[in-house]
Parts: sequence; C-alpha cells; structure tokens
Amino acid sequence: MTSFTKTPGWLDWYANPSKPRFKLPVGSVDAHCHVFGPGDEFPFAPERKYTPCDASKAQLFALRDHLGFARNVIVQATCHGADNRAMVDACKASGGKARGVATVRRDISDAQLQELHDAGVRGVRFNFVKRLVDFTPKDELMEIAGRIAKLGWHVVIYFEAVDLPELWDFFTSLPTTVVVDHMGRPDVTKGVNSEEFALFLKFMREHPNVWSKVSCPERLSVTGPEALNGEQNAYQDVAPFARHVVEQFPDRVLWGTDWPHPNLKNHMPDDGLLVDFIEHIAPTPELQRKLLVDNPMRLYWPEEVRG
Ligand SMILES: O=C(O)c1cc(C(=O)O)oc(=O)c1
Repeated sequence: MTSFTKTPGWLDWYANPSKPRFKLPVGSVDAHCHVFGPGDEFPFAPERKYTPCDASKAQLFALRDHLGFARNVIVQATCHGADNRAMVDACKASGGKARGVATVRRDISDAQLQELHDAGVRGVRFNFVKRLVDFTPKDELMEIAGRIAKLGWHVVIYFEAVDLPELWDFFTSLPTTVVVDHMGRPDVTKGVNSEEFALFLKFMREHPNVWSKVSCPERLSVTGPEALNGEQNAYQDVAPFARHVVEQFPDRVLWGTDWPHPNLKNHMPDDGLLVDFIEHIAPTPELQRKLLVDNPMRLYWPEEVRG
C-alpha cells in the first residue's frame, strides 16, 4: 500500500494497451516517458504540484516491449523535483536500453553530475510551465547549462506557446542542443497557420541547435477523437502541427509516448493507438526511421552511431 494519496481526479495509465497496428522500425526509441516512484521506494518531492499513481520501471519496460520499442529516454517528472533517484534507478536497471534527462539545481557537484552521466543521463530539463514548477531564476539555469554543456549533454525545455516571446532570448542563448517538449504546446484551435505557431517554426528554422518532440497529441487535442476503442484517426486537430514539424525538420524531431501521461484530465489514451498515430505525422518510412531511430540514437547513444 502506498502512503501517498493521489491528486483528486488523477487518471491512472491505461492498463492492457492494444498492440499497435503500425510496425515500428527496428531499434525505435520512446524518447519521452517517465517513471513515478513507486512512492514508497522513491518518495515524491515535497515541492511537487501533483501526486501521481505509481508507474514503476518494470511497468515501463513491459510497455516498451509490448509496443515494440527497443529503448527509452526517461525524463525526470516534476513530481520528483530534483531528486533523480527513481529515474536513475530505472536507467541503471535497463541494461543500457534507457538514457535519462535529469532535473538539477545549481548546488549539484561535479562528482554528482558525473554520477548521473555514468548512470545514463544525457540532458537536463528546464521547466517553465507554471502549473508544474516554481520559478527558477534564469541565471541559475544558464549556469547549469554551461556546466552540463561540458559533459556533452543537452537542455530539454518545457513551456507554453504563449510564453515563447518572453523566453526567446534565454532559449536562443543556451549553449547546447535544445530539445522542446511537445512542440512548445501550441494552442491547436488557432490553426497551423497561426502567428503563434509561425513563431515556433521560426525558432526552429533560425536556430539549428533546436529540436522538437512531436509528442503528446492526447494533451494538445481539443476535438479528438481520443485514442481509445480502436480509433485509427485519433487527434486529427494535432496531426497537421506535428506533421509540419516532422516534414520541415526531419533530422531534429523525436517522438515519445509520454507514458504514464501525467495530469491528463479527460481521458487516458491507449498507448498502442498512440503509436498508430505516428503514421499520420511521419508518413514515409524514411521520416519514420529518422524520427524513431536515427535522431534519438544520435542524441542519446552517439557512441553507437557510425560516421
Ligand atoms: O503537461 C504535463 O502535465 C506534464 C508534466 C510533466 C512532469 O510533471 O514532468 O511532464 C510532461 O511531459 C508533461
């Protein structure tokens, strides 16, 4: 029995997901997923903004195998704050099949950074979504970015589209590869030709060090239909956004399930059907291979990539 009480209304991850119809390329990477606790083993952080259900490494690895992925990139979830133990434990237990993205504070020592590196961490996450984290001063983040750059790591940024103008100067002065979570959370009701999305595309076009995860249609969608009950055309309002980014920047996109899908309010998607969504955003075998294999391998397992 866990000693934590979930946030009221919390939706647990979908049990018994379907087998995807879409056949993932060999060596595909789920490049955005999390572990939650288990809370009794790896307590959630006191400063967290939500308390989730447990989602263990064994459950993540079972999902990986069921869906047909070869590897995972485990991103530190905000409910664990800067306590990376659950994520690090999962990376170490994966037998080299998982790499990690950590959250660190400026007081982390060089030796601790090296320990994270040895466990498989290759990036840090800076979060600007106000419902998830308290504000961290930009000079602190820049100092961290300078230190992790020396390890060859990158910075993952999570923000809402409306905040991009204010964050632009900070983002464009980061000294590393910069990976945007969930396409910078566009408001899909504004349409793919909106000024807001144009700014995001400009951000990527003018800065070749910026990559994007084309993930989380279930989070961004307003009209669905939801990836449930065998739906093969889920999230039609999000697909044009993701497809646009994939086609414009085929060598700088990543895809992930976002399992166990923190903070969804309306529904919990069937992860098998989420995988089927990939064909709608990366319509050719070449785009699929880049999105799911070549790009994540280059970023997270460069030592295994020849040339
Ligand atoms: O939109 C979210 O609620 C969310 C939260 C987290 C996290 O708490 O780390 O991560 C995500 O990728 C998305």
